[in-house]
Amino acid sequence: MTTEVLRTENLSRSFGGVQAVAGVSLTLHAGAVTALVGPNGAGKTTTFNLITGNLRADSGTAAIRGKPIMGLKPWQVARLGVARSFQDLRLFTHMTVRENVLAATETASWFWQPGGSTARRAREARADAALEATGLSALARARAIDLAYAERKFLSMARILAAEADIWLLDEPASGLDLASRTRFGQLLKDAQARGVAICLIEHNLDVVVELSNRIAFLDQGKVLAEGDPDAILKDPALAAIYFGDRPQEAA
Ligand SMILES: Nc1ncnc2c1ncn2[C@@H]1O[C@H](COP(=O)(O)OP(=O)(O)OP(=O)(O)O)[C@@H](O)[C@H]1O
Repeated sequence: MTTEVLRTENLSRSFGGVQAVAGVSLTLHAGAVTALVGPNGAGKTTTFNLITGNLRADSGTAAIRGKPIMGLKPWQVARLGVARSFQDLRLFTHMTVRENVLAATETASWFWQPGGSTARRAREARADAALEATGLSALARARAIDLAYAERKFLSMARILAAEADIWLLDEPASGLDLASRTRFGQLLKDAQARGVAICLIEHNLDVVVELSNRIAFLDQGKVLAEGDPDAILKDPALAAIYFGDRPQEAA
């Protein structure tokens, strides 16, 4: 039995004439990895933005453990246990690696933090453990801007780890990583999954999807066209045609 932790129903959002997300219903379960797969512009990142409160939905609902989250601010969603990474990483480039991770331990709003040195030490311990787990301890005092590409990707993951969230929304976290780094990244995900974290992964590399996900939701033009077992979805010739840009022409 898996525990459902996040559910969206009929989430929709358009930008001018573009229907970016058109009725997306998704569920995430504790200890499971759901890959959001689909061609460019399918609505994957917008779906994340609607869940996290970075964008307002035109319609539809989303709930975390049954608590409605529509209309909440991103920091309020974060406090309900959602950690999110961005394609462009959004690191504090002129801060150190450790400062970047420490900032991610501040899931409360910016004007309120549990005070005291005990709380501070606990946050530092979380940050240091996240640096250790992502192999970045030796770079703790380097500035983020001076990191190599893969190190920045792992710093983004360290921030996710340090947030101690139990729902992770990861936007192309493995893109551009070499095989060794991808293996290391995969282990981070497997460890989190074993701890019961619910993970939703936007990923274009289908090898990564097959290796890491339990379930795929295939999006196209803002709609979930298929959802289920990764093998079955990836073997579907109609979905493959859409994914690889060989879309059947609509009747005139
Ligand atoms: N802020 C915005 N303003 C206008 N249009 C937007 C905005 N954000 C997204 N879109 C449009 O919405 C559609 C869905 O975009 P989205 O980024 O969600 O797709 P995606 O599946 O994440 O794509 P990719 O795989 O390329 O990252 C696209 O047509 C995109 O151009």
